[in-house]
Amino acid sequence: MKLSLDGVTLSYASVTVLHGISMEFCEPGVVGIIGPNGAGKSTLLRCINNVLTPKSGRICLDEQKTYDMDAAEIARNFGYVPQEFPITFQATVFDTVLMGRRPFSSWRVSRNDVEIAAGAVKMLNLEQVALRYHSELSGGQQQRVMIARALAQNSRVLLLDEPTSKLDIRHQLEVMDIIRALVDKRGLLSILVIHDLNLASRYADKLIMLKDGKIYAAGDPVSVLTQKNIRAVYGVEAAVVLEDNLPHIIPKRPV
Ligand SMILES: Nc1ncnc2c1ncn2[C@@H]1O[C@H](COP(=O)(O)OP(=O)(O)OP(=O)(O)O)[C@@H](O)[C@H]1O
Repeated sequence: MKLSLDGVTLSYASVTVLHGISMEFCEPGVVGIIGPNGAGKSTLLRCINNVLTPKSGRICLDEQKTYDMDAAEIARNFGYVPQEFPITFQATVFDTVLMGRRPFSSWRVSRNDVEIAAGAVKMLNLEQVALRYHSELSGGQQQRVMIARALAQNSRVLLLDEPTSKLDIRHQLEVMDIIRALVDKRGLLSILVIHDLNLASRYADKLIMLKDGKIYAAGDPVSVLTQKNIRAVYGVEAAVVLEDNLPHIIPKRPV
């Protein structure tokens, strides 16, 4: 599998928020997109997923332009969990997860679809609430439901916008472990936006650090999460301590 972005530039009205982003992923792995508020992280995910159309540049999956893919093809290739997920319809947790199978099924749900959805519900530890309505769940449970729905899609690329933002520390680790295990077992590429630099350091194979809509640094956590980069990109003085050969960030003060 090869996902490539070549000179992706995106504007909202006359304001350009992504400036010629180029990157290429040729192997499975966890890629963390980090950077301060407004740097363009969510916009970048939405371009990859074809929700937004870049003004220039192109995005290809295995040499096919995502721009040329129809909605079902996008959904079969890219699972996407946005930052916010207002669900306006009444559906149980199980039915919501089952909706992840839609790009693969006709109007009829197969036994295989049900089994895959049930597996995703179990994986995200949602069995206890499987028959509850989405509106009856806590924010963290809703977040896990949306991740389960994306997993049920069985897509090759999993795009997650702040997947741990509403989770307590135990569930943060559980969800990141699940993503890690899926990436390793199924050979997926997972690109996730993440604010927690320590989680990013622990789980990502590669980090892309954005600043003002441009790539400021890219590489493994040790090369990206340096005191110098954190100061330049976040305007924060931080101590960086190596623990198990991974950078551990201790923020000190704004500069
Ligand atoms: N629909 C929109 N219309 C106009 N401007 C937008 C829109 N969505 C985002 N922006 C602007 O684009 C820039 C990048 O936003 P984006 O949401 O991609 O940043 P981000 O890095 O994900 O931020 P955060 O960490 O706060 O979620 C910001 O300046 C934001 O105000």
